[in-house]
Amino acid sequence: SMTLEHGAHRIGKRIDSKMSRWRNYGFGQFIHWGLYAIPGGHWNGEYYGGAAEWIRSWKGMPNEDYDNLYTEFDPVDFDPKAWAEQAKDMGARYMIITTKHHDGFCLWPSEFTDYDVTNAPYGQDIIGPLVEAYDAEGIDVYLYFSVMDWNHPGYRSKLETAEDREAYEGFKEFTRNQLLELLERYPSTKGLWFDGTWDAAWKEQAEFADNLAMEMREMIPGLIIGSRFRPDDYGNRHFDSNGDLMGDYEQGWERKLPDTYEDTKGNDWDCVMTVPENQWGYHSDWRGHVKTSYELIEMLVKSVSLDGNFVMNFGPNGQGEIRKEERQLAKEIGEWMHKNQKAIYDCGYIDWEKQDWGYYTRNRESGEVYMIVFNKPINGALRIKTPAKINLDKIFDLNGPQKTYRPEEIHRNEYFIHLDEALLETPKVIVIQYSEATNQTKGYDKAKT
Ligand SMILES: C[C@@H]1N[C@@H](C(=O)NCc2ccccc2)[C@H](O)[C@@H]1O
Repeated sequence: SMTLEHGAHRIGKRIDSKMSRWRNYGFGQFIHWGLYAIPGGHWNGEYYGGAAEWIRSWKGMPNEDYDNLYTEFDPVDFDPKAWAEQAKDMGARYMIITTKHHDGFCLWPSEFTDYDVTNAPYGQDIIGPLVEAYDAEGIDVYLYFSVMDWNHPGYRSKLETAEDREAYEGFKEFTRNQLLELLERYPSTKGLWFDGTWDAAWKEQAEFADNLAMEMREMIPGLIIGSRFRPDDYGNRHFDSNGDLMGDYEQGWERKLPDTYEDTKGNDWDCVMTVPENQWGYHSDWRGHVKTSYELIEMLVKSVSLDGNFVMNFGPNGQGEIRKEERQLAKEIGEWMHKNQKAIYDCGYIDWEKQDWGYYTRNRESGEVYMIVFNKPINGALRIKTPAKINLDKIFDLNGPQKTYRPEEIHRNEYFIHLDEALLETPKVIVIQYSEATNQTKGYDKAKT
């Protein structure tokens, strides 16, 4: 492997208590809110087909029109306590809020720019009340920060001229100042979710980013930062030039999920997911496929079954309201979570062979295993294949009549349990209590073929 000054500084998972808390969340809420919520994907009566938070890059909207939107930012219906309560009812255990997106508009009063909420009609800090409200509900807060900043005169996507480099030094100082300012103002934040770091200019900043990450971790010990922040000596993010994970968890699963445990490389990871195909900020006209609560619950369960966290996005509108589609999804997911959170919280991967009926999760403390059934076979027989020397001691419904199942052994380490209910209304959770056999238990001899 190569000698890197600014590559991964740790091999393998972080094992401290703050990272264990992160690892056990299971379910989080993303909130994308900012000036882009005002046009909501339209301008001059035209529909913008891209992601609403990227509307400034659309030729249908002049940059100065976008940049002046701050003069209209006055979300009179913003109610951080209501947002936090809804998140609690939904079962989210952490929340990630956009402090500054690519447009550079700051939702907190920043000392280092005038392009922030204090110069909008609203005139007050948005981030502080949100942090307070979510902390009060016991939901951990993480701050999203985009390094890309279309508003700052020193921002460059690439460094070509001496002037670019000069300007970019000022931009780097500004970026550092804003990040230290955020950690100063909101010390209860548990981590930072960085974005907008794919630019060539930023990929040259291995040393700067490394020092800044160390400085932030000194300010808040245990701070959690994903793989999207630092470039290594050769500009590689997520995984350094030796293939080792940069940062505390893999942050590459944006609007997509790993399919197998191998895809996760055994790292910690999160998946951040939009409800429509590709809208993070508020778009008033959602087109294409809008995910149902059933689909979102399956993504949540699949994420946990592969040792990841699932973060579902909300995009409040320009008045500070959460749209009815998102409120309805939060309600439906919350109803399922109220009854089945034991299969999600503090759970992760177990190396039992994946079956077609759904997913396994395992509680990292108790070792209890959960079958989350999405696809009931027509004969109602759920196949279970375990590694050798595993005894299935007790199998029963998590909810409802607490029915107990007697596994029918069909081969060595292979069983059927029989569901008798006709139709599954929602994903069904079955609990398996197992033990590792100390000595070889009796069983079929393998056929000598
Ligand atoms: C979390 C999302 N990331 C922002 C984004 O620009 N994603 C597009 C993108 C993501 C990764 C590589 C290239 C481009 C979106 O606007 C959301 O904030």
